[in-house]
Amino acid sequence: STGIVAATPFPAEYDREYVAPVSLGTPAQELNLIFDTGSSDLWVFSTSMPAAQVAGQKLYNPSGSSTSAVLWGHTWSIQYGDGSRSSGTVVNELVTIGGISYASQALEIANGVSAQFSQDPASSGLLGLGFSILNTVIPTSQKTWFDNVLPTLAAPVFTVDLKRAAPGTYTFGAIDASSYAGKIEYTPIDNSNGFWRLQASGYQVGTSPFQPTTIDAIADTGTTLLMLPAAIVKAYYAQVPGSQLHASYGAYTFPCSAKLPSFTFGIGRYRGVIPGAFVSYGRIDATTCYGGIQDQGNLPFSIFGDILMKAQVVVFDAGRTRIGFAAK
Ligand SMILES: O[C@H]1CN[C@@H](c2nc(-c3ccc(C(F)(F)F)cc3)no2)C1
Repeated sequence: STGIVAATPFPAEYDREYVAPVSLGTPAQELNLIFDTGSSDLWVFSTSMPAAQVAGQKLYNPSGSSTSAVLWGHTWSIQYGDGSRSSGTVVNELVTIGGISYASQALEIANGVSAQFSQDPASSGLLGLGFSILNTVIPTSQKTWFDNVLPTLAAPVFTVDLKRAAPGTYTFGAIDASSYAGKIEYTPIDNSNGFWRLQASGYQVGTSPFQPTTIDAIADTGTTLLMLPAAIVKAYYAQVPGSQLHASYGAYTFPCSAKLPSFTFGIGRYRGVIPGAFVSYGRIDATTCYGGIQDQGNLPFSIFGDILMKAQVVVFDAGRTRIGFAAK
């Protein structure tokens, strides 16, 4: 089987996150979830949540589904990179994405979420597309939806085609040859820590010479920005007049009037180009804009987040434990 769903950015002018529709239970309850290649829990806002923690999100109601079955004694609790968190209990439920169904998916229902989630009306939860070793359910960890449907897919892959300020797609079981230009360049991934972790071969700022250097990174659709080593970030903003490591934001900002250089990353001999305009995350006041490239700080790896993804077609190949990039 193959399936495709739209990936819609929110809020429209910032592309802070991308959500896609997921159908839960019988009769179907459709919720918009963030698809996150950097985690491996499928969890949803539910009718078990305190009203004070809900602000417009659609809620999954297990009692309204004839196919939900409590997974007795199982709980979950997760914390994301920005410190946001959620936790709750587990049911087995019919979960369908782009027409691809799995009848007894571990569906984690939240009975509590942190303020960041409560204040984000665009998403009713997350669908993890990382490796199942990262799943937080106890006492027995559960498999991701992608792991569960993998044997039924026409090809053991999913393809991510995010776009800037426009709907893109997540495709399961296929690679749409018309969605990209040239060849897909693959590189092995190390999934031992549960991430889609790769080694890029270097970088280039604008038209400056390419700098060969190994960049150890994870491909993470749930992270908004492109998080890189301090030296690379410094080299990038050195080419942006008026940019600064803003004291109060603890992040690089630049004058919205600045013309941003492109950022190129290497995958082997392939060069992935992020247009300068894609490196603006958005306006923070009348004249100041927030950089889409930021310092990874004390993280043990870089994070190739949405700022990079939206300039590429990215193939997550579980069959051959590799990841592929192509221009579009
Ligand atoms: O943990 C790493 C795994 N992938 C990254 C990730 N971060 C989130 C996230 C989503 C939504 C929110 C909130 F709505 F603002 F609360 C916060 C964080 N989703 O994936 C980081």
